[in-house]
Amino acid sequence: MSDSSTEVKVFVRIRPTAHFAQELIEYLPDGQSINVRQRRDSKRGVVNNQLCSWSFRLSGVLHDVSQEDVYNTVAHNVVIGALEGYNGTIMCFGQTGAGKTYTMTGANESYKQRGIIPRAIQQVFSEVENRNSSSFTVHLSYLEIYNETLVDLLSSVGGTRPGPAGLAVVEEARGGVSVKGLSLHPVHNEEEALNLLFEGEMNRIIGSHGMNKNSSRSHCIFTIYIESRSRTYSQARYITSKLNLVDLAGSERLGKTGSEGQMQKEAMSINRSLSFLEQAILALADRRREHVPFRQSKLTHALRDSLGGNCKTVLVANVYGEAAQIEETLSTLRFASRMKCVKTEPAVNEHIDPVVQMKALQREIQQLKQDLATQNNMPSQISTSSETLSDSQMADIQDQVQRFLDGSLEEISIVNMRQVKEVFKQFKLALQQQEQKVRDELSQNYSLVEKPQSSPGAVAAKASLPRGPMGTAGEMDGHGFGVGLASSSQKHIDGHSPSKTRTKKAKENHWCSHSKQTFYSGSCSLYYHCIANRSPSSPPPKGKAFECFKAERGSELNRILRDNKAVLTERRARLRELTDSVNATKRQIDQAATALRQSQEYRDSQGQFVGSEGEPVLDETEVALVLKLRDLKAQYRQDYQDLCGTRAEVSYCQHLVDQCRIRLLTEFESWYSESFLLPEEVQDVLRAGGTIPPGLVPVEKALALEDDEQDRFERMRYKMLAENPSAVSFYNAHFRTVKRRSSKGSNAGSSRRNSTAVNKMKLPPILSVT
Ligand SMILES: Nc1ncnc2c1ncn2[C@@H]1O[C@H](COP(=O)(O)OP(=O)(O)OP(=O)(O)O)[C@@H](O)[C@H]1O
Repeated sequence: MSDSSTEVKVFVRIRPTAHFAQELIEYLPDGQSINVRQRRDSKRGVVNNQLCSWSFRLSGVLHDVSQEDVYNTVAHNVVIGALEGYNGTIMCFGQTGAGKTYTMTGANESYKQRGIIPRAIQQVFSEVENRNSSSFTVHLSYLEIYNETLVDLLSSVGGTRPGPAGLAVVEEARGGVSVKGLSLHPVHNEEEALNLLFEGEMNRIIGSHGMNKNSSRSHCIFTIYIESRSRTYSQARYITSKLNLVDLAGSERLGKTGSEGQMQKEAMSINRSLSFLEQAILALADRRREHVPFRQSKLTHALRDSLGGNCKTVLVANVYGEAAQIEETLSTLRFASRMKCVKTEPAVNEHIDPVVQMKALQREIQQLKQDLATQNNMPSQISTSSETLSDSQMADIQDQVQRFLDGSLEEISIVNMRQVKEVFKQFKLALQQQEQKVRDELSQNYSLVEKPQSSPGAVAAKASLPRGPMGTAGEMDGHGFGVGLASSSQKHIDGHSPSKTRTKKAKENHWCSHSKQTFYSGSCSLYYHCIANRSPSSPPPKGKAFECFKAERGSELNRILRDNKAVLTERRARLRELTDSVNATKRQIDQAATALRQSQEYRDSQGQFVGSEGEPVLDETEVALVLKLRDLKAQYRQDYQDLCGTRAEVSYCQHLVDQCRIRLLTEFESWYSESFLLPEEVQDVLRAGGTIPPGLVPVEKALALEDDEQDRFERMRYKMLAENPSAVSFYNAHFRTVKRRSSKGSNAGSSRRNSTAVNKMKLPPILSVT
């Protein structure tokens, strides 16, 4: 082992329980030590009250600790390391039901209780955003090892399918390992990454047994791959890293869990692979052992570089602190303390991209040639140095450009052609960063809008709002105006919004009233007129449906929106005119004041100018200037007043436009749900131009329609936005996954799931109305 080797960090986390075995488990005040007592021979049923005691010293004991504190203690630094080029592995180990999945993934429906993986994703993207000097690319994969078979949990995403040979762990030339055939998905922001995580979670195999009703039946490795290249210096150098987040299946005693049949086979396979893991750890911890049996199982093989390679590795040993689980607790702690003796050699994964390097050299040659050619034509004060700029020179130029851009520097000092080039490069970079910032801000503001799929492998973010002709939801251009100019003909919309009608009528059990039938029939015929050749059983794309809605049902509201936008545009133009006029008047005032001052100074230097009676007088030019100044100031005051008034009008109009736009979208959503997400039988009747006989829609369905997915999502969004804006990506991704899941319906029971398996993601009880 070299000097750079470091011990694996090991933390123990205790699952909270009302029956904590205080007499058997003791934490010491150092926060790192834990003592465990066990009755001798209790295992063999011999009555013997003598206690044996064991003491374990680990990197930390996490008892009664929040998910956030666990993350900060266990994972924060590993993630920072990954962004700096160090591979990292965090894995959870322990008996079944001890809280490994809770620690690693957390509760998918609660932002506060999210686990290490979603928090790591959030940290990665927030760091990426803050590190402007480098550009990052992030990819993800999600591997499951089930009964010694490797499974790609993201193979359902973006049409990726494993090849006929399936997946296989392969050793790389540089000493690491990778999984051949495993799909890698590029992700550009937190929400895309969370979408993939939740998608993979849905595909995991879990089962229910006596100790955990959502027990993972497999080992799972979620990997974040990070590549970063410096924006400032040579792009040929780049660093990569891999962050493995491992949720191991739990060891179980069959007698305790009561697993039978398929679950029993799974449990035996899990126990076997964990025992191979223990053997590998034993060998790694023993410095005299030369051979480490990594290839005995898929798990140890896949984790080879996490256990014995150049990785920063952290283990969380999850234990269940009840007296009945004391033996399992002891065996988990023994594993943990052996793991603590394992050493790894973390090192930055630095690479040189030969193609980029060659291009850089070619550019340099070209540059030198140009410098030589222009040398003779350069003015004497600008020299053409052929020397490469040093890092500090480049940093200096970067600093000057920044200060020039923010206005604190008037001129950039340049002495040679290389610096000229570098200055242009820095300007280009600043422009790109600015563009990126604007793009990011836009995507944040409009995160509900469906985005085009950015790459074939990326997970598709499904539309949840309609798109305008330019691909935005409604009219998101920010040039709106107000709802305050509605005509009286619009009032029926106010009084009878579809959602109000729906709620009231459903409650009264008169959901299929005559007026409603007419409305639905009209809407559907319009829709089929507008969108030909679609399968009538599937809802239309929201973008097209939105166009239809604006043309018919929402036409009045849309007209008001348009009219008010026109008013806003006109007010804005007026505001611009007034601003120009006020500025122009101000300039004239300044000029006249200067002229007057100069004239007075000149007169003072020539002596006092007096009238016939000896009183001081002004000459004609000065009088004209004074009068001009007075008029200009009066005009300035008038225009400035107008300007303030118009500015207030613009902001009021903008407010009204925003309201109107929201109203249009809300009403569209209600109309869309009622028109196209109704039960199939109702749509059939409407499509045929018929009416709905009373009683066709069961009351429960009608009532359930009151509170559809969208309503719940909106409520959840508002609640969480008020509570914590940084939770938006998490809930968006969660909601999309739940939606996908419910729309897949029976697909949820994929062939990979065995009869006992249920899905790890707990879904709210959504009534499928599609
Ligand atoms: N620290 C904790 N705080 C609150 N609840 C917890 C905690 N740890 C575990 N739980 C709860 O205990 C139950 C079992 O946890 P979990 O599924 O994470 O166990 P596991 O170790 O992954 O089990 P298995 O190996 O069978 O998959 C879950 O309902 C989980 O929410």
